Amino acid sequence: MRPVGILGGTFDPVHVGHLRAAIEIRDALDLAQVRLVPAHVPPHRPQPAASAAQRLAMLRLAVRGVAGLTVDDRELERAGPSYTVDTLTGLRAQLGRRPLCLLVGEDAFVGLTTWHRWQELFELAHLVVMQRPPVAAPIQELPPALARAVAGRWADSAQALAASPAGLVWRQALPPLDISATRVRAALRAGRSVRFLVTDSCLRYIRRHHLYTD
Ligand SMILES: Nc1ncnc2c1ncn2[C@@H]1O[C@H](COP(=O)(O)OP(=O)(O)OP(=O)(O)O)[C@@H](O)[C@H]1O
Ligand SMILES: O=C(O)c1ccc[n+]([C@@H]2O[C@H](COP(=O)([O-])O)[C@@H](O)[C@H]2O)c1
Repeated sequence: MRPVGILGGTFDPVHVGHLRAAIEIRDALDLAQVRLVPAHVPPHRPQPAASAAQRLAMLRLAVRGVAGLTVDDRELERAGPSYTVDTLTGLRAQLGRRPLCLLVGEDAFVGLTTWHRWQELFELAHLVVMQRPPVAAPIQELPPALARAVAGRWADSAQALAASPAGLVWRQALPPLDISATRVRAALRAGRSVRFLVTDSCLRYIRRHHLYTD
């Protein structure tokens, strides 16, 4: 069964780094779809500048007409911190034994042991670790608890992810795009152009709602 990919984020705002990463991984892993999941209350960072409804609206505009990319708003339905373990538990209940791939940036992966009930994530999904610029050397040393958790889980090939529902780890190189939402917000605040860093549809939304200007 073709796996479903999950790309969680704050998406404040969604930018082409997110969109290209989702498309590259959709194609590299032959995913049935990639669901972009905006966090309602991101667990590990200050509250976003845009509201959850605005971040969701921008995501919907950004994926419109893009094959295989969808927006999943389940975290916006939950109060309290948006823990990934809860999101994956809900998805698993819906998708049965279909393989699930949780896409995480390499920076996030290294900090995985700080996530809520992090060891359960491996029971619920495969982890796909995405390279993110500035491209560092492949992770040599993981925190010991994470190294123990992933030992024996590295997949031999991308195809292996389609053969089981969860439990493997795969490292996916991406053509690097050095774009972050922080950079997009900073450019908007400074009155600089963000054209081609975000979709034109998102840019129109940002302007109409006067986002990221103060
Ligand atoms: N340019 C990019 N290339 C690859 N992955 C990315 C890129 N930008 C973000 N990601 C990944 O997408 C996920 C969601 O990212 P997030 O919404 O936090 O965006 P961000 O650009 O990192 O935001 P901020 O600058 O506000 O921290 C994370 O796993 C992150 O590593
Ligand atoms: O579940 C957790 O404890 C947890 C801790 C940190 C981050 N996450 C998720 O990781 C994704 C990326 O987070 P962020 O803060 O980089 O946008 C997003 O979906 C978060 O909900 C999840």
